[in-house]
Amino acid sequence: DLLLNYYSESCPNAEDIIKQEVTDLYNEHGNTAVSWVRNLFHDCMVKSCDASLLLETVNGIESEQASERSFGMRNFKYVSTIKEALEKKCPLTLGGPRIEMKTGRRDSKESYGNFVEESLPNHNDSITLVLSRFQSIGLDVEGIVALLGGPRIEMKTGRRDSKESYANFVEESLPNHNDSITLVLSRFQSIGLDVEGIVALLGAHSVGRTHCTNLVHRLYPTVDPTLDPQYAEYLKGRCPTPNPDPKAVLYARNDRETPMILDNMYYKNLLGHKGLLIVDQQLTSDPTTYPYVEKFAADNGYFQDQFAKAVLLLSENNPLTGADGEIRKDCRYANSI
Ligand code: HEM
Ligand SMILES: [Ca+2]
Ligand SMILES: [Ca+2]
Repeated sequence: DLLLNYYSESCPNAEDIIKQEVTDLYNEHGNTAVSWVRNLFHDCMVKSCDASLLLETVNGIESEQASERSFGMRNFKYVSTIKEALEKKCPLTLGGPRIEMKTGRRDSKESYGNFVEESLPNHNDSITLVLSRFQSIGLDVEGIVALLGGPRIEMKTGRRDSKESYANFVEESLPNHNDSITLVLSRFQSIGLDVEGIVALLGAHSVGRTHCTNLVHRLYPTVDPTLDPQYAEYLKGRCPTPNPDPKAVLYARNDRETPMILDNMYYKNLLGHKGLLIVDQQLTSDPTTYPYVEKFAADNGYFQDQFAKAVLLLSENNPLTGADGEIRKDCRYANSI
């Protein structure tokens, strides 16, 4: 099962090491924090919080990162930075239970010199024997939401990694930016979130950015009438043409007021008709979601409590535990590769 402080015996410093790395990365590139929040969503919604998202395209495996839905995701390379720090610093001497051993073994007649290297790991082999790669993301989000001014969320650890990529499930698991509110709600309800939790979770769009390709249909040829006209003018300045080159780094911030703080400004923006994506703005037009938009807009503390609850629920979607899945040696590839 997932536990609080799962590695307390096998690697007591694991969580501190990860938190330190995450904080260092945040201080260097604040937007790494933002990416981990989105990573949690894109991994956990697709089957399980099992790092399936981290697998790269290789040997006929198609990465989930290649999906249209993953457009704009960034900073994957820093997962390795965190992983390397763990390998370097985490003591290989593992704590564990007291084990009562049987005796009566006899001695071999020969030496097995040839088998030593293939049998014994080397001093620089990976600590991933004990640590699930995706812990880094799970723990990242815990610390990172706090770095971003959001609530501190105590997360359980002990998730194991998937053996495969679920690229085929990405589109049916993750809503699209222009999907109907009914579809959005049903996707999240399928992992056990209620309407209030869903509205809270979308508050993650209080940080980060959206590329023009995801926006221009609300600006051209005519401006979406649910968008504040002045705000639309601003967005047109950010996205000056109806057909932006998808490779160009043209984007608008999700929350122009407090772009790097995970706060309830998102809901205030929605009430001011400044929702960026169609799925965002729809939260104000649906009678089941609207009351929560108002409630969160009025009370940041209340929003943070609901956000924390919803993130916890998301982070515990269908985890691989026990003998399920595996512990990847390299988080980018299944061990069988
Ligand atoms: C209906 C559900 C959702 C849809 C359709 C959606 C869609 C999107 C899109 C299209 C972007 C912009 C990507 C780009 O152009 O670069 C984005 C960004 C983002 N999303 Fe969502 N999202 C949803 C829910 C969530 C949830 C539940 C979370 C986290 C709990 C989340 C976290 C983020 C973050 C942090 C960003 C900014 C990423 C960055 O700046 O690198 N989203 N989302
Ligand atoms: Ca997954
Ligand atoms: Ca904000």
